[in-house]
Amino acid sequence: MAARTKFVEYIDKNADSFIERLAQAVRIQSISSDARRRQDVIAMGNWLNDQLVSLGVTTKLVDLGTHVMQGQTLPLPPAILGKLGEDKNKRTILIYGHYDVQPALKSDGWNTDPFELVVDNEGGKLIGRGTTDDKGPIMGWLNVIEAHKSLGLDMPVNLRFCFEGMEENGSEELDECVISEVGKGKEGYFSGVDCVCISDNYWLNTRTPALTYGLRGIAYFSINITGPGQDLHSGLFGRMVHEPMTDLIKLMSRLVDNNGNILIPGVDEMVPPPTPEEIKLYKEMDYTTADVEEAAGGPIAISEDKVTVLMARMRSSSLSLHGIEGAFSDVGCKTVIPSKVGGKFSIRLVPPQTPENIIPLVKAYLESEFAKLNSKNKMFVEYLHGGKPWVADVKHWNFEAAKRAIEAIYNKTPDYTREGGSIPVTLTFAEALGVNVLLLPMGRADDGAHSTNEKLDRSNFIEGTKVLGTYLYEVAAAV
Ligand SMILES: NCC(=O)N[C@@H](Cc1c[nH]cn1)C(=O)O
Ligand SMILES: [Zn+2]
Ligand SMILES: [Zn+2]
Repeated sequence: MAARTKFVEYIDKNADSFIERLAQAVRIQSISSDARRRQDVIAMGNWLNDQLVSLGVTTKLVDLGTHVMQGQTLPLPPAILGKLGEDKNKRTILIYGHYDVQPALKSDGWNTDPFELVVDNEGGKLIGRGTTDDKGPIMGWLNVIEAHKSLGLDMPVNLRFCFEGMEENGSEELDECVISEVGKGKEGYFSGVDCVCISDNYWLNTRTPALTYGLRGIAYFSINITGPGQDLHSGLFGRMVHEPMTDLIKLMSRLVDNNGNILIPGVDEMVPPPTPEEIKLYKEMDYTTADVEEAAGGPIAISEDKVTVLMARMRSSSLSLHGIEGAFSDVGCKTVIPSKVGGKFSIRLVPPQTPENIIPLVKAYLESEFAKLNSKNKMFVEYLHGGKPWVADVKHWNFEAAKRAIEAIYNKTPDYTREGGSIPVTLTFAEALGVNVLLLPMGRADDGAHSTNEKLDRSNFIEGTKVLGTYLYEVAAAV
């Protein structure tokens, strides 16, 4: 029996133990954006490192130093670099993933504890924070290595790994780590890498596997408003003083309109209009507005026209309001005037936008809008983190190999998509290594990444693992 057939059989036979390993990963609350959870992120890094070592991967934990977050100096979680195989006659593939997750509280609206994997047998869903973003796909790679080790099969390619624990919070210091490792040449972990594969996004719908050749960048901001020396009683101070929250709401309402148009002069204008060929691509995609409404969980698509909806995600920038730090948000009715509020928003970027050319536009606009309020409060616009957009060439053996792997496992031709989310290190890999980067998503559009009740379908975990392994065989055979 051919090695790849044995591999596929092993994945089916061992599905339950793979799900158990995913449950262990979900249990570690590796939330990178919460200072109180930093030790858990580090524990998750150590757990992942132990798994890799036990599967025969040579690893190195790179200390990325410290950073200041939420008023504290914190250790950054380590980057895990790994190596498996040194055969000069084989191609070398670099795999990237992130072991941190977004915050999750049961009270956000989860039906179950977000950090206890629940296997919903009826629907075949694996529910828990990180199942689809990005612990499930990382476990997929572990499953592939385990299968080869247990079956005594030779890997068809050499593997290199780069796993980080800060992706959901700006990937701090990772670019520097990658660039320095590349600078080590033959001595470095990335020596001889022929292409990169990242599994950290989603199919466009719930039916068709996808290959992804673009990501939006991001620029994340906080508008901080201060004035009172402490929180105030609204009965004693209401109408007597300028209130930070009132100023903030005015400013936040002037960033974007209800149809998603960005109101900051120069931002939307930077993006060139679509060409007729590009519009044709969107028209031909297997997509309807029902898909976005199914994934969003409500009949709220911004347009009935599928091309408009697809372009909004794949080739337009967008501005989203995320939350207000310092605002009263608990149950009940507290009659408080908060003394200090921070309005969080981010802008997803498409070429030629970058954080560098967007930040000055945002700051100048907010300063001029704040001046119009004639408020005696103080405003400070803080840029928190960001990353540049990325677009790849799909006419490359890396994409061809992934297409054949999907056809072999799913018996379907993949959609070619540009993703609306961001993975800051992607462009750095492409530029620093000078190789093709491919995004090979495992999960579906309705997985609820970053949301409540995040899930990965059992079939996507198991068939997705088969796709990852089969892709390696196809890469080895690609011309
Ligand atoms: N799966 C990729 C992903 O979710 N990336 C995040 C990255 C990010 C940037 N700032 C906060 N998170 C995304 O939101 O796109
Ligand atoms: Zn992710
Ligand atoms: Zn994410």
